[in-house]
Amino acid sequence: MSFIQIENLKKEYKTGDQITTALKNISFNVEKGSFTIILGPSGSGKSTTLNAIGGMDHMTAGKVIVDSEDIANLSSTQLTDYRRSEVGFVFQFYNLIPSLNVLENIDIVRKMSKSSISSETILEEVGLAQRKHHFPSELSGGELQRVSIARAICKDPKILLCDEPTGALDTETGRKVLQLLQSMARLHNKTVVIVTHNSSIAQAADRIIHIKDGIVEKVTNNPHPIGIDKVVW
Ligand SMILES: Nc1ncnc2c1ncn2[C@@H]1O[C@H](COP(=O)(O)OP(=O)(O)OP(=O)(O)O)[C@@H](O)[C@H]1O
Repeated sequence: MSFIQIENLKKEYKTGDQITTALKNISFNVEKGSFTIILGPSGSGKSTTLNAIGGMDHMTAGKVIVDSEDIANLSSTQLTDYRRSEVGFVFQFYNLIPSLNVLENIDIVRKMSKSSISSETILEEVGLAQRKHHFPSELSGGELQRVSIARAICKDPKILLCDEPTGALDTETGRKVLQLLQSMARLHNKTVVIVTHNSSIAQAADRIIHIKDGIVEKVTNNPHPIGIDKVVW
């Protein structure tokens, strides 16, 4: 059984008397410890799908089964616990707290979780040990994204959900950030799911979910994914 199973997911947003159908019918699976990307044009439903896996939004219909449990059946306390301990989020804009330094930005999240990994260890992992006393305003875009990845993984989550994590970065910095995310799957057995517009990354993914107009257009499996360092942009 796959670690994440998305079954016939439907999502409608109601604004006044207007209904927007973001997801018409989405089904796909994600294997444990894999590196998966969700590709598709703007407005096709990628972020809505990622938010569904992250337990951030209620779906109109369908199932999100994670580790054999349909997260729609969780109580609100259990869902909070799921988001807090099982899922790490990385967004295009880093959402760091400007008045806290790097270490404090990570500590604030780590203390909410049950993880025993130290923030220092995590900072070593993302290559920012020398920057721990810097404030966000003193860091480059790539460094800021590495802090936000450190913040996501300090909880030792099973799943890492990344929404356009390189959207604000230049190609080479983006490549380093993707390399770090790929290593989370390859070396640490995290289940990594990335939403992106960048179809070049497909060569490095185990599975590519193509979404268009709220449906899964196709699912491609890649038996021999390459390292991000080998991807030709
Ligand atoms: N909170 C909301 N209220 C109303 N409509 C929404 C809401 N969030 C998303 N939508 C609509 O749902 C559809 C899918 O949005 P979603 O953000 O999932 O697409 P996306 O593929 O991630 O797009 P992009 O690549 O531009 O970020 C879009 O038509 C969007 O306008």
